[in-house]
Amino acid sequence: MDRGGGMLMYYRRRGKQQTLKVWRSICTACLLLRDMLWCGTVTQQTAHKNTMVICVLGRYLLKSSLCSRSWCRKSSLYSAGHGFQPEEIREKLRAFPGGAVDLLTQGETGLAVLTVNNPSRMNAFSGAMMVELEERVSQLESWTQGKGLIVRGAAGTFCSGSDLNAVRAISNPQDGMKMCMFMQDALTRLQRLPLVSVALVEGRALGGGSELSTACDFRLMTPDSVIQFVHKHMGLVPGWGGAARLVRLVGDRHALRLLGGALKVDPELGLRIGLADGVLEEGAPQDGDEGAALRQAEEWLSRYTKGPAEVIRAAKRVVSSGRELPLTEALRAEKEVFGTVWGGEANLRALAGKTKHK
Ligand SMILES: CC[C@H](C(=O)O)C(=O)SCCNC(=O)CCNC(=O)[C@H](O)C(C)(C)COP(=O)(O)OP(=O)(O)OC[C@H]1O[C@@H](n2cnc3c(N)ncnc32)[C@H](O)[C@@H]1OP(=O)(O)O
Repeated sequence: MDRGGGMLMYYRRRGKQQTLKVWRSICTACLLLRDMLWCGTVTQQTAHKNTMVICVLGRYLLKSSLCSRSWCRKSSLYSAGHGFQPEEIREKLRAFPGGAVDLLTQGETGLAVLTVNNPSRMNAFSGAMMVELEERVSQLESWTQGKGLIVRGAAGTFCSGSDLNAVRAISNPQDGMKMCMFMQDALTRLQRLPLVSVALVEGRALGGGSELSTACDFRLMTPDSVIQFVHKHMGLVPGWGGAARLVRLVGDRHALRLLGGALKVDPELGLRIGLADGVLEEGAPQDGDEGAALRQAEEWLSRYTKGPAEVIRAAKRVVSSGRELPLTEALRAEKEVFGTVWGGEANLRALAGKTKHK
């Protein structure tokens, strides 16, 4: 990667402040050297040699800072330059109360269940629930023993998008953009969690609810469920990152059909286009047992999260970087993650035993 490319990548990922700090110290050192040359305290040759040292040192500082931090650390998509003031947006959203986003973490299994809980509104997201969603994502970012996450809706239905009462109140462009950036940021951080995530889609996943489902690694659907990007009927397009993720999930043509046609995706269509990864057995939930579908989802997810947390989390990290980064950067991110498990407890334990992969 050339110096310019390295700097650009560094700037993009690590934020203006840090980049400027490193550049400032490099410039200060060069100016100091220039003054020493002018007043004759150093020879031209020494000054030239030291300038090279400063540049090499500065490049090393940038590179080592870049390589020593995980690329997907909780960096926001947006900054103040984009008009993204998180605290101001949270205050505005909290003005629209109702419902909750509940989180249950199970220490012994390493699985967590996040429930969109606003059943009287078909689990529509009130403003306050958007803030709670971000808070739950922050909690999950700090849950170092986590391996898997199930995202579901209460009362047998997934989520019907934004609460239309709130949407009507923030329908001006400025507030709409702020809600858009807030939810894009929260759902991108959810997708990047080092947890294997599943959206358990029961009932309806509409609008923002369909977008929420795309922020999970997998989608399991109950037999009668529907995922529908209804945005066209609202005179909209996705705004929570759902379009960008949908193209990566099903390809541009299927994505265009789902958005342009506001098609109802049932489990059969979902499996066919790759939006759904599994259909729960007929009869879930049995006898009104709301937990049946959740138990099936937990059983399904446990197949992919059995094993040491550090290894499962590393697997999600290398897939995330492969999914999002250009090849060279993905390989470098993979190297970073590989370094965290190579010679680790699980690796050494496996080497000590006679592991046979029958
Ligand atoms: C970027 C995302 C985008 C945005 O933010 O702009 C959006 O997500 S916009 C919202 C997109 N979602 C919708 O348009 C869904 C609207 N709701 C429905 O289509 C239906 O309610 C349905 C199909 C989900 C369920 O229909 P059903 O007949 O089974 O039930 P009801 O319609 O009687 O609903 C029960 C109760 O829930 C209220 N409800 C449902 N969805 C919402 C919502 N999104 N916001 C607010 N309230 C909602 C509905 O009004 C009923 O309440 P009630 O007081 O009994 O009228």
